[in-house]
Amino acid sequence: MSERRFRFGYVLASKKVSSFIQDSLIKHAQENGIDLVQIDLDKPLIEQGPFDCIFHKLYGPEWRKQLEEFALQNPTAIIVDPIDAIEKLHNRLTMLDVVNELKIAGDNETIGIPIQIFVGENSESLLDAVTSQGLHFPVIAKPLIANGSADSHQMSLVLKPEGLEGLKPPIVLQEFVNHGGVIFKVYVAGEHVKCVKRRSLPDIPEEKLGMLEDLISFSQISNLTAQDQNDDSFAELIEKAVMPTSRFVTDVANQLRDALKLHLFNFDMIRDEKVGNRYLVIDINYFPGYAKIPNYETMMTAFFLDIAREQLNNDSR
Ligand SMILES: O=P(O)(O)O[C@@H]1[C@@H](OP(=O)(O)O)[C@H](OP(=O)(O)O)[C@H](O)[C@H](OP(=O)(O)O)[C@H]1OP(=O)(O)O
Ligand SMILES: Nc1ncnc2c1ncn2[C@@H]1O[C@H](COP(=O)(O)OP(=O)(O)O)[C@@H](O)[C@H]1O
Ligand SMILES: [Mg+2]
Ligand SMILES: [Mg+2]
Repeated sequence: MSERRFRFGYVLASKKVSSFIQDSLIKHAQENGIDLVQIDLDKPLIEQGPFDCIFHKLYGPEWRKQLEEFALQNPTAIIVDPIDAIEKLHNRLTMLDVVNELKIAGDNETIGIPIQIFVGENSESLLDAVTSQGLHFPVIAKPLIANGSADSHQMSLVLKPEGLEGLKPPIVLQEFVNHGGVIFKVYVAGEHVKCVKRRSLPDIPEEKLGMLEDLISFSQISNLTAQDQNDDSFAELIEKAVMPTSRFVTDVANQLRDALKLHLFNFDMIRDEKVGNRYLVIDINYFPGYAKIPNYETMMTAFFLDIAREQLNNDSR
């Protein structure tokens, strides 16, 4: 690219700054002409420019106002990503709507979502809601709101009708699908896509259902410590799991990126044990933990360079 350097501002929670803005990323980006600059939330954003791009994972009316004002005054700056598009992922019911619109070519794999229903605070009979929608036990109860809080990751596995009594709506009730205990996490940064395998909930064989509790609570199972992930039996399970083809993964990622109008996200995908090549998207996360990907610096810098190229085109208009 040209001699021009690019200034990319970022706003992230401090935990995310520590995990994502590593020296190796700053250096790699810098060597490629991109300076990563932390935006100071104690000062007005418009006084801290110029920025060619701003990327962020922060919510709330004050930040929205600052960003809108900045965008008005700097129409060529690229905002990764628009707050409205990000906020669509904050509701677990609507987050998966776009998956049903995907048109995956090829005849091997198919994509969809598990059967799910919404249960509001005033819903009368949970059991009626479950049976009328064709849901079968076990089901997973997920908090409706997925806003990054600890509560929003608090899930319950409901194994029997009696377990429904322990739930706290508003929630989404989703069919639990046996998937071999391994989840595929697909990280997307613009056109750059990386699929990894992670530990998930184990299968629940039908004959074991009667022996289990009514309700089991859990949180962030795929995010266990490295030590847990290294447990021998899980390591073997993960190693043996066959990855979906990269053509399929890329196709789903590209279509989701267009439909969601987002550059930075990941999605969790499971393979239905009963149907072999049927994949189900169960979760989509904005600006996930990219630093967990080996060599994430290379992937992210390649993405930054794509944005820089877009910015160069803006310059020449
Ligand atoms: O912190 P990390 O690296 O585990 O990343 C979290 C993600 O983990 P993943 O990359 O999918 O393994 C995590 O993904 P999951 O929901 O666990 O699938 C979320 O994206 C989480 O953000 P938030 O709490 O929903 O706002 C992400 O947390 P934040 O870093 O944004 O707080
Ligand atoms: N429909 C489902 N069938 C089977 N397992 C599921 C299903 N939905 C979620 N899980 C398991 O629960 C975990 C957490 O659910 P997820 O929707 O990804 O919430 P979070 O946003 O907290 O990551 C997943 O990583 C997966 O292991
Ligand atoms: Mg998840
Ligand atoms: Mg999530």
